[in-house]
Amino acid sequence: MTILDKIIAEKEKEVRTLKLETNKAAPAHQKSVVRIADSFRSTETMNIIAEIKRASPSKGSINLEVNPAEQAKKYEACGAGAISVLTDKTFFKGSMDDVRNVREATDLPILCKDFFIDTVQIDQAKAAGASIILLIVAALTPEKLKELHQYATEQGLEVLCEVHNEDEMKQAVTLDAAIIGINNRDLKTFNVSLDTFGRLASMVTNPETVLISESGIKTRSDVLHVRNSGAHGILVGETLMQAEDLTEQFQALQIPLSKGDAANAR
Ligand SMILES: O=P(O)(O)OC[C@@H](O)[C@@H](O)c1c[nH]c2ccccc12
Repeated sequence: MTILDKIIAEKEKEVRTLKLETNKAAPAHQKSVVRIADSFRSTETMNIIAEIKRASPSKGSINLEVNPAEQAKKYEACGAGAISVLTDKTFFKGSMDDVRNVREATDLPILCKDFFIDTVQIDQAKAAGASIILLIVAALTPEKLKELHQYATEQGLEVLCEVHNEDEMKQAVTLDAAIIGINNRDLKTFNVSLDTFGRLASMVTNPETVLISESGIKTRSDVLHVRNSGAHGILVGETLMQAEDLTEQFQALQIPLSKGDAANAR
């Protein structure tokens, strides 16, 4: 049984409980938030989705003391384009309350980062104030992926469709996903390779698709590497959660987006 299988088994239990609890979904939040499918295509510097991540199965504790609202405000001040909030409790020590608290603290787009397998979780994320949800292709059947993608879109949410190999990328392309996240970390083995990004990004032909490189990004040269393979944005957790000087760390990662400026970027 891989870690992903374990997480999904746990989610199935959570969803059963959620369905009993959520007779009425809490009122959806009313803030109107920019859509990253648009905003990430109009910036001159690398878009950073900065993640609130207390712990992970691969790293253990990362930053257990974090105050999500304060961290989100710092990320915003540093120029983050969106905030990612890991809400899984069992494996990542997050919660939906983290999304609520971050929503109060900022008007930036919020990605609710969880293992979505049912529409009830999407209702919950929306009610908490998320504007983007994550759909991990490896965790869903093609039918479920399609159903949840359609449901989230109808709810006015954006979807970050996450892939890690060629088969999954084919599914994301078939779905015509507006935002595709290429996870450099294999969720089954935890191995990280930034080359995953370029290999899979080359399969995307629609110039409108926003491409996000996820996981394992630590340095400016990592960002240059994925930028040169077509990344519009990067999703960064650990490096930002553990930065001694957050402003400096952000500056290192915020390189110009056009390749023409590559020389200046170095
Ligand atoms: O902390 P990192 O290596 O910067 O990674 C962030 C993010 O990409 C990672 O948390 C992530 C990407 N996809 C996921 C799916 C589930 C849980 C976590 C993730």
